[in-house]
Amino acid sequence: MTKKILVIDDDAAIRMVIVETLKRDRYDVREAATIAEAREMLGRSMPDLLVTDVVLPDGNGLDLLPVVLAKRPELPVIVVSAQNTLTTAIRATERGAFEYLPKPFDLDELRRAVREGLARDAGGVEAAADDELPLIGRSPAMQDVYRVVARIAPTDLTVLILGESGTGKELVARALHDFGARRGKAFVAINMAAVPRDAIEAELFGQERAGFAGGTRFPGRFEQAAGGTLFLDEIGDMPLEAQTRLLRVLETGEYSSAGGRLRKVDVRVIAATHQDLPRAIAEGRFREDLYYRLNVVPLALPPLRAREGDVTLLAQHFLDRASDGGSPRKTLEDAAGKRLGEHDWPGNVRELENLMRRLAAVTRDRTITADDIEAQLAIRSTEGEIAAPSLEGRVEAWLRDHFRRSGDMLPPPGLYERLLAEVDAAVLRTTLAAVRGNQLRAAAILGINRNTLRKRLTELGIAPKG
Ligand SMILES: Nc1ncnc2c1ncn2[C@@H]1O[C@H](COP(=O)(O)OP(=O)(O)OP(=O)(O)O)[C@@H](O)[C@H]1O
Repeated sequence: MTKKILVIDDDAAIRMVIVETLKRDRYDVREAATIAEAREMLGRSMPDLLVTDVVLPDGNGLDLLPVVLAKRPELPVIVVSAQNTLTTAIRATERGAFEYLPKPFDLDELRRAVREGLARDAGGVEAAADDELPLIGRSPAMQDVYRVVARIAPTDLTVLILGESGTGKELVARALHDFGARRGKAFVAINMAAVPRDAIEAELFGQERAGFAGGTRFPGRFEQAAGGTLFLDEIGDMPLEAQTRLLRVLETGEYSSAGGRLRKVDVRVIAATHQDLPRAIAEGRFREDLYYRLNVVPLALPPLRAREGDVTLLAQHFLDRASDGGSPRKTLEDAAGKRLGEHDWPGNVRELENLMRRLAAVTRDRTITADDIEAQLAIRSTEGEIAAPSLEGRVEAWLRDHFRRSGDMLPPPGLYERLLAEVDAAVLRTTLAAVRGNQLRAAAILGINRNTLRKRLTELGIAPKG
């Protein structure tokens, strides 16, 4: 029997294209331009699938969803919208839409969605939507991200977020938590690159130390995240032994915590990295089986330079945020927006955020010009070394962050030794890599005796190459 489809869109041109495309696919297609018209048609007979726009002259298309789904809970609904925000994507999914297509969309994609919609039973998902947008950007590249986020937020699937540094991996992990069933529970983040390698297992799974008054117990991050989400940032930096333990936990769903108690894991794991994990696997630095466990849903964040039109949107967002403290709101002149669009943004959104914060602070006028931008970008490139903090500054920042992340608990004892070993290992590894494993040259560059170098390499468990 010919399937019936109702298309609701107030834009006659778009409606015609949709209707004609679907008619060609031999569906029985009806159309409506307003909610009132749609209601009347739905009152007469229910279609097998509904395609609706969001903004209609007499209301919000999404408001129709609960009404029609109350009548036919399994009715597949495809929402098409030019309001290309994460909130729209989430709202559409939340109200039971089967698919959300941001405008402009590809007609083949619509045809695919219609085919899939008619072939399945619809199932509603619940998620909270917030008016405060967690992610800024309306580029097609970000639309793909929103659609995946909207689809997987309500699930408990493990997600691997990939993307260059500063692309918003942590923000997306948070959005997955905030829009999912675990919102309201803990969101615990741990950065593998910011914890000394030999302290990672204790950080994750806890530790018990004998001592005064029966010892101290450090609950691990898994325990802290119970019922909620655990965000493992820079997973590519996780040492192999910790990887093995994490894999076992993910496989068995339990682990023995501090004090040897067996605990069930009720945690959604979201991991992220800017590293090329297949390459890390090839180099023996990352476990292939763990990769497949984590990579259940891969979510790739596009670099800022690939997000057409988003740079100015984000720039204005950061300017507005800078004026939240009461200082006057600044805006970008058109040429300034254009100049921002030409920059390559190797540091992605974080680089843009820092630049806008500086511009908000240093410019006098309310309008930021292309020259202002040029001047700040020039400072950045010529003062690269000045902009990058000294090693001492970096260590300090790292430590402050480390203490902050430990929260009320202090890091496990032995920090000084762990730190020095960490620095030592980094110095030796990078120097050796720079001279392709030639220990004689490495020792000469470092200004230490070759035997001392060998001994230290053995102590630190760094395999000599060649
Ligand atoms: N789409 C976005 N909208 C608004 N702010 C964003 C967006 N993406 C990133 N940001 C902001 O940019 C900064 C960097 O984001 P975040 O820390 O999530 O990046 P990351 O990919 O985790 O970086 P790294 O790999 O260096 O840890 C944060 O201040 C974040 O709030």
